[in-house]
Amino acid sequence: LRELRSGGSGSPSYLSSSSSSSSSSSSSNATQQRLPGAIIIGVRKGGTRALLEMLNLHPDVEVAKAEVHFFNVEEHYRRGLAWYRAQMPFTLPGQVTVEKTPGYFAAPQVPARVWDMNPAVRLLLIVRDPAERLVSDYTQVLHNRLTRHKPYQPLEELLLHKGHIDPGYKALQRSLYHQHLARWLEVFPREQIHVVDGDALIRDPFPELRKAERFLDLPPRISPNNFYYNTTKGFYCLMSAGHDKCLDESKGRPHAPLSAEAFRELCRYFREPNKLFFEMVGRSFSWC
Ligand SMILES: Nc1ncnc2c1ncn2[C@@H]1O[C@H](COP(=O)(O)OS(=O)(=O)O)[C@@H](OP(=O)(O)O)[C@H]1O
Repeated sequence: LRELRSGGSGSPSYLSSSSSSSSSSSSSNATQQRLPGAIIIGVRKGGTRALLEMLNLHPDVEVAKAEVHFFNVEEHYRRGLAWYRAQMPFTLPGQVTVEKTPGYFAAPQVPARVWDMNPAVRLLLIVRDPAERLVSDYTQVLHNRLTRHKPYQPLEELLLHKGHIDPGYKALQRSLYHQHLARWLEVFPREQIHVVDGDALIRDPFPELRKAERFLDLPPRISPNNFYYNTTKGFYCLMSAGHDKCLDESKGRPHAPLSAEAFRELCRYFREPNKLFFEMVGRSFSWC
């Protein structure tokens, strides 16, 4: 994986020929839509949008603004790679196209499909305290239901069954990172998956971005000056060429309430799964 420069062209090798239009000449300097060289595969509510926007600060990175849901939605997948490519931004040779669809991580059919597209693709996985992630996941669903005037259940009702955590709750399952990662590791070598600490990205984005640049074999171009703390929002916002940009109001919403007792129960529940995840990735996180 460290042999990243292809044929002295200066382009990272994961931007393989399969990632560019088959009909084009590789020496062309024209912009084209190319398949992604890197994908942010999840986790849902982990900070995937923040990571994508922050990577986009790099001059050699172009991102697909919308989530494409190509590998996880059958109707999209059936449309084929030409359709997928057509969803991508235009790039120059050597630029990296990045797509993010957080739903990829937990969808069993996705790893093999991504491999079939490009076995050298770089994968970014941004994780966050799984208990916090679950509450964030619930809060998003709640918000959507409230907006559509649909009925909703309080979180505790969904989470607890007779005073115990209900393992069937979908948002809980999405926080069992070790189970989902195991499926990716059946297909991709560990070095091809870069784990980003989503809690650290919230506290101080720059160090996480520097590590991501390194993983993508990009020259260091993102700097601490690209970030400033917005006290009104309570999050870092982005600064580039004199323009500033904060993530929209769907990011960083106040979380739905959950009793301290239920939260403690949740943390207890995740203790073992978290350990398994830490072993898999070879590092630990200070989660609850
Ligand atoms: N800089 C900055 N600004 C705003 N929000 C930030 C930022 N960095 C990380 N985050 C966290 O991103 C969380 C949303 O994660 P995702 O973008 O992955 O959500 S989604 O799955 O695409 O819906 C979102 O989760 P919630 O706080 O629970 O809303 C944020 O905490």
